[in-house]
Parts: sequence; C-alpha cells; structure tokens
Amino acid sequence: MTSVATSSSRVVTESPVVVALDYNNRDNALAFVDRIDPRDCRLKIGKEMFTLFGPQIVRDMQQRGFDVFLDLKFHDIPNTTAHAVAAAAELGVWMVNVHASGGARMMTAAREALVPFGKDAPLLIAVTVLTSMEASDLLDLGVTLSPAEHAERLARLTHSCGLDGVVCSAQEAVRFKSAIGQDFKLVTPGIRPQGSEAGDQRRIMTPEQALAAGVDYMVIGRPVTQSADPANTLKAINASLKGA
Ligand SMILES: O=C(O)c1cc(=O)[nH]c(=O)n1[C@@H]1O[C@H](COP(=O)(O)O)[C@@H](O)[C@H]1O
Repeated sequence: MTSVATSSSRVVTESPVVVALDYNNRDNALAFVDRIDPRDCRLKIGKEMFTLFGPQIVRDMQQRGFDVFLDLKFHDIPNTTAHAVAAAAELGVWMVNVHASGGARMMTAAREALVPFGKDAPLLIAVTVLTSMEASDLLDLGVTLSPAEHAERLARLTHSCGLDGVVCSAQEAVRFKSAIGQDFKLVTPGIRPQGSEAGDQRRIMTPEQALAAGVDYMVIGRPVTQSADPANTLKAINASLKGA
C-alpha cells in the first residue's frame, strides 16, 4: 500500500482495513500497534479502551502515525451528542460515530457541530443495526422489519441528515450502495479472511467479498490482533484486496 506523509506524524493509507483494538491492557495494545505499520491500516478505539485509558490512548495511536476511528456510538439528546462529537473532533480523530436510532434531530445536531472544523472534521457515520442483532432482537424492541429492512430505513435517514455514511453488515452493502448512492460510506464489521475463526460474528464476509460488494472501510479485529504475526496477516489481507 502506498502512503502520503502529512503534517505531524499522520500517515494516509490507501488500505480499507480498520483494525479493531479491543484490549483491556494498555501495554498489550501498544505492543501490538508497534508491530504493525500505519501504511497498512487505520485503528478503531471503542468503549472498552476509551473508558479504561481515556483520550490519551487516542493520542498514543496518533503519535504513531495512525488514523483513529473513535467508536463510541453516541446516542443521547441532540445537544449532548453534538458536544460529544465536537469533543471527538477536537481530539483530531479521523472518524466518529453515533447511533442512527437517536433520530434525525440528533444526527443533524451532530453534523452541524462539525461545521466549524471545516476540512479537518472527522467523517461522521451512524450505526444502523448491530451485526449481533437478529430479527427476534428487533421484535423485542417492537420493530417488525427484518434487520436488513430496518438497517436500510436507518441508513436512508442517516443520508437525509447529511452524514457521511453508516456502519452496517457487509451483506447489506450492495443494496445500500444502489439505494442510497456510491458516495455514501459503508463501514462493515464481521469480516473474516478465508480460514479464520468466525467467533461470535454471524453474518460474515471475506475481505475480498466485502470489497467487491462496495464496502469502503472494513473493521477487522481478532483475525489480526490475535494472529501470531499481525504485521504479515495485515499485509496478506491488503495483498488479497489489491488482487481482488
Ligand atoms: O461499531 C462496530 O464497530 C461494530 C458494529 C457491529 O454491528 N458489529 C461489530 O462487531 N462491531 C465491532 O467490530 C469489531 C469486530 O471485531 P472482530 O469480530 O474481532 O473482528 C468489534 O470491535 C465490534 O465491537
């Protein structure tokens, strides 16, 4: 993968891979990150690491040249969500997210909070239906649509609020790209390279399949973080994508 050096130590990668850093130990997380190259992926920091280690863990990754997706899935009243999204932008993250089910006024407030950041604003995306949820989980919430139908409804709402894209299942990618537009970014977890364990993920796709389906960014955690040789695993995934 080629890269372009920008101001500070930030490196811009062409890889669509976003590695999910789900660690409860800071030293283990940093040891892993020091074995991989910011030209090969971006990093996702979620609720566990952010709660344990705070904003400094984001800066630690940025100082190593990585773009950070701050995955805190904000879901609150519009005013609170807008301020939280602005705080993420102050941290200089590359991407931040909210729950689409927070509704149109919440998403619009979040988008407007990023206007003052101009071209330095992070990408703002919304979670549709979590990949761990199935029809019965939605029924418990009074939603009678299928997960794919409900996800599309939330994705259309997200688009109408002017956000950059959604987190969804790769299996919804073809449908969303044609229904909503090619520029609308799709970020998909549940990605498993050929031969790796599915674990608790249910609706999975290989990186090549996800790319072919139109996915813009693929979130991959354990197949990379638990690999004996993470740097090579990452390079192999990127090589498979170049050939796809
Ligand atoms: O928002 C997410 O990142 C997310 C949404 C979703 O619907 N499903 C999902 O698995 N994720 C996250 O994606 C990552 C997937 O990690 P692995 O299953 O280890 O590849 C984890 O950090 C999950 O929290």
